[in-house]
Amino acid sequence: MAVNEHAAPVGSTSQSATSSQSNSGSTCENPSDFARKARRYQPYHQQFRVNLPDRQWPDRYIETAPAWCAVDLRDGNQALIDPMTTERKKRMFQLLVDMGYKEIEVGFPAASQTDYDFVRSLIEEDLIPDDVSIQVLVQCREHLIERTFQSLRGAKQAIVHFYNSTSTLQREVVFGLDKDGITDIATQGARLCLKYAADLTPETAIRYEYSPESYSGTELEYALEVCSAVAEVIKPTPEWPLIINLPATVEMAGPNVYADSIEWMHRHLPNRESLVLSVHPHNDRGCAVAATELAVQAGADRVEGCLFGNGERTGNVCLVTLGLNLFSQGIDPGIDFSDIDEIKRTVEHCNQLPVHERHPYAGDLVYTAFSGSHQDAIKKGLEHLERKAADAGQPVDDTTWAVPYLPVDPRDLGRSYEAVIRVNSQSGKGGVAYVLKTEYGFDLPRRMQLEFSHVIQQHTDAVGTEVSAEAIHDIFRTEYHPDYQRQQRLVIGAQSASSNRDGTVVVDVDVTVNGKEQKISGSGNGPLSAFVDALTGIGINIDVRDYTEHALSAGHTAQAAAYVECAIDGQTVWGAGVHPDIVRATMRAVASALNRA
Ligand SMILES: CC(=O)SCCNC(=O)CCNC(=O)[C@H](O)C(C)(C)COP(=O)(O)OP(=O)(O)OC[C@H]1O[C@@H](n2cnc3c(N)ncnc32)[C@H](O)[C@@H]1OP(=O)(O)O
Ligand SMILES: CC(C)C(=O)C(=O)O
Repeated sequence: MAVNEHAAPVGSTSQSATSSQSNSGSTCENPSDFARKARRYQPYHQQFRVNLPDRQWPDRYIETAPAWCAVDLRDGNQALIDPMTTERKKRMFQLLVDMGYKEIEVGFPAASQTDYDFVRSLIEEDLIPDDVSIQVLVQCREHLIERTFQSLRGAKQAIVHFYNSTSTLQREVVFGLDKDGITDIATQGARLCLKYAADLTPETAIRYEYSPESYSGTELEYALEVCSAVAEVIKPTPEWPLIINLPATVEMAGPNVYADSIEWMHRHLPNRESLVLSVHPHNDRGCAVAATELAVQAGADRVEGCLFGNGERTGNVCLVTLGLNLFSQGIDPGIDFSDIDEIKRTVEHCNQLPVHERHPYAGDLVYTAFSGSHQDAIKKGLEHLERKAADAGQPVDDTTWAVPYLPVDPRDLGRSYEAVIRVNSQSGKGGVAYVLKTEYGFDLPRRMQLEFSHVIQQHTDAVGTEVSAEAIHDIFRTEYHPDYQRQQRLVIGAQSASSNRDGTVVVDVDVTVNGKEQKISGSGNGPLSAFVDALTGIGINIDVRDYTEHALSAGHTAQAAAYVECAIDGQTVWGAGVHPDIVRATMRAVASALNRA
């Protein structure tokens, strides 16, 4: 991608003259039809410019959460195929309240009877907590403003959000008005709000929000002019501030450009201490989260958005991603995301739209690693964390999170580690071992992990799909468990072991070798070497290279798992045995290895 710093002269914040030059990025002699179509689109910097060479936002960090306003019930709802029913609206409202949102845009009550009735039901059924302000949207038109105020009667407090479009394009094609004409609509709207509010106050505490809608397509000086004109009518004070909301109604430029514009407005708006600077980013270029975060660095106090980014076209900025981005930086978002799956289920029900499997923090697959090296690193990271917690004598949940590939602990959001590692043909030994350990308690020695992962790899290559934890366990059993193995070369029957005074262990074992029952005995410095000695007596030569054992489960039903690595007929193989008696588990592990050799 080439960058041209001098593509447009810098020095003004106003709209540039429309460039007549071609802006095709193609250098082909014969561009394709599609490439030629790019010429229909004008770069943003040739239309609007922000002159802010001393911008401060790149060097700032977000240290506290902004004020949030959830607009799911308005901007989200107006973009749905089937707008929410009252039941779905109430569920969404309750969810937003439960999560901790204190400002909730609940609709456009003058637009439809459904919206009007919903606002009335919230008020009449006393569903609005005292610390929550409902917000309602209205155009700057008298009959709509009048009806909007009627809908609010009886509310303790409310934010009336009035707007009109200010962009160069809408001034021309929708309103056919010049800047003064558009400013008149806005200031008239402000005056009408004050007029109709008089009927409700003092019972209802009204605050105002003004949006120069399509701000992202508006020259900055003009946006400043119209916002200032509205503020002059409303006359806000620090105790009764006016919310100035600067929407990227359509996201037309990169997030840095939006941040520049917000910092410019933040610095130029008069009586700034009496204003709450709000942003309302849409996601047309897929950068709404970045744009919002940079805008907050640039001076925005408040953010409007929707859960999981529902909203017009590509959606509003996602409040879940924003909140959890803060959380993952150690900042309390002021919103409770501790049951992310319940939040997701409720939102899916209300919007009748699915949340994508890869949606940040909430998608079904976002804490899952299929690929081997990721699984290996996650497994090691989780084990390291446990050791760190134990060394510090504190619970893992209080220990600073640092696990490769997992930006947050899924358990903090109510998820389990169950789905963290899933196995398919991209997986390695670490993942397979993790599943066997976490789901079934088998802690395979490292070299055995490698051997078993080859077995699983053959399976996944053959089936081509994911293999579940249950299937991994089944394969493990068929491969290693003497009772399930295909080949039963050695079957162990009754057995006894005793120790001599000198520490020598003697074993007597009933075995079936290749279908023939026999009694064998041997001695050694432990049950394993005694059993190997007994097998040598009937011509089965086994060289034990490695041995480990561990308890499989707690309590009196405890089982022991034993693993042996044996060289048999020039081949090195692992075997595993499980039994409440460790001696028997060990012998079964040897039989398992022999059956596999
Ligand atoms: C970016 C956003 O999301 S803005 C919010 C958008 N949301 C919605 O529109 C959902 C709710 N809206 C509606 O249900 C309807 O549009 C209503 C009920 C509000 C109005 O309905 P109608 O008056 O029948 O139609 P419509 O919306 O097409 O009105 C357009 C007229 O309003 C004018 N207008 C549009 N927006 C505004 C505004 N904010 N302030 C003043 N006038 C406006 C237009 O210029 C146009 O005027 P014209 O009729 O003289 O050409
Ligand atoms: C009404 C305004 C804030 C809006 O929804 C938008 O510009 O997207």
